[in-house]
Amino acid sequence: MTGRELAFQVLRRVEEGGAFASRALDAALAQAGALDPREAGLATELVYGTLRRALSLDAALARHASRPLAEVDPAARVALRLGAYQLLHLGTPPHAAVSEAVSLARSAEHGRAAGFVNAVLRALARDPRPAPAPALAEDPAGHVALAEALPRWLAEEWVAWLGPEEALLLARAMNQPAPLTLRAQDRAALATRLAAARLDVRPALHAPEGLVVTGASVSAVARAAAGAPFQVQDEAAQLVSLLAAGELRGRDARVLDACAAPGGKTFHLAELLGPGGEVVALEVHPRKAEELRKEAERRGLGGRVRVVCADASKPVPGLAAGSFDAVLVDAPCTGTGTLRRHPELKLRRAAGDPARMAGPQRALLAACAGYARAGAPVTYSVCALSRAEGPEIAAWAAGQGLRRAPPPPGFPSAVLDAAGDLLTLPHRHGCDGFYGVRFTAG
Ligand SMILES: C[S@@+](CC[C@H](N)C(=O)[O-])C[C@H]1O[C@@H](n2cnc3c(N)ncnc32)[C@H](O)[C@@H]1O
Repeated sequence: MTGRELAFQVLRRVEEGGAFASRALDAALAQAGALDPREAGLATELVYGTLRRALSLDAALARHASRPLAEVDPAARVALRLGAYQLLHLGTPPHAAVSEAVSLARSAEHGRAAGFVNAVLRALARDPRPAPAPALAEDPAGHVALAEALPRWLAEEWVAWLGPEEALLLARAMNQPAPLTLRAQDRAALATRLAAARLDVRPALHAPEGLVVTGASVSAVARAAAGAPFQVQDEAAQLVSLLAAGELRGRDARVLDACAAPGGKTFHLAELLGPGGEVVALEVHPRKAEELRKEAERRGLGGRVRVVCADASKPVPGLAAGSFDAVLVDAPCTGTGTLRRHPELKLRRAAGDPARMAGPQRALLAACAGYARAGAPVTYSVCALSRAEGPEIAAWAAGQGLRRAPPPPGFPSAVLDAAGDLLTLPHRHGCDGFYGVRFTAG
């Protein structure tokens, strides 16, 4: 199998089957077995690049298509985007880009669609220009949307929230590959092992347990680590656990992690606490809760992590009000802060989604704040960059009587916004986009 064929297969799973690109790509690469590393690299570039640029590729293709791309057979649409990405972004010779896209469409048994793919890509190859973007000063959201292939509604949201220049930098950074970031309790020891194996490793900029590895896969890191424990986790996610409970380091405290699976923050919190500490990890989905429990055992944290499968937005039997030293609500969200890792979200999320998520987010925060003892911190976080899921939730909670609390001592001020809340942005901080706000229980 070639890299192009593999990319086509993965992109079809994303487009037609609703798969996550990263998981579908990992699974396809594993299944392909001994694929030439160059072909595997090409497949990765094609999958991520095509999804990152899909909206502007569609705009460029639409100039040459006789019917709207939304009405085209999905396999043909994927073949068109793959061909257009190679023509406009990879400098692939036109003949190769067109003929390979056509044969991919044909392999999907869509003879008629292959003719359409051929005609549209040939026209694009004769005039290989992206659709022109309006000037930033005239139509800021239109410029950001078209120049960086962002949905118009999200470009409008970022422009209104952060201003045109910042929104453009953010959208641009979201089109760059995300680094491989690890968390290790003994960061220095892990860094030494990775460096000894000639991996390119450096400390994360803001998170004290974070390491950034360049040019290596997770399995290469695992081999080099030779048993030294680590977890793959973005730096911003590490900062959330520290915001929630940084001052409890080494203490035998109780922490509630209300939305816990797959468990990155649960395990971080458990490692932070002293040997007699406990993290109660709530997760509403039984399968995810079970996987979380098993992973806690595997990491040797079973004694410190108690997984409870329950809906955290409703009273949870057995959990007493005022019984935790810190509460974290890492709420389900639109995920728009993670577009570098999940570019398919550009195509899946819609304008009304942030407001739609805000209802359950408020319910979770309201229900869980009461589990904190008086004076203990209650932290709300999302890996989403929208006002509705971030600052507007904070304002609503303040209106409900929750008082904003300062971050724990030593927390890096570089990742705080003007209101003192956590706001990480990939172009400024190098990590995923997260928002977090900390309150004090009354
Ligand atoms: C953003 S993810 C949490 C990520 C996790 N904190 C981590 O660091 O790995 C949100 C999680 O909350 C779960 N969830 C959604 N609604 C919930 C609810 N009402 N009660 C408990 N868990 C919920 C989802 O299934 C999902 O696993």
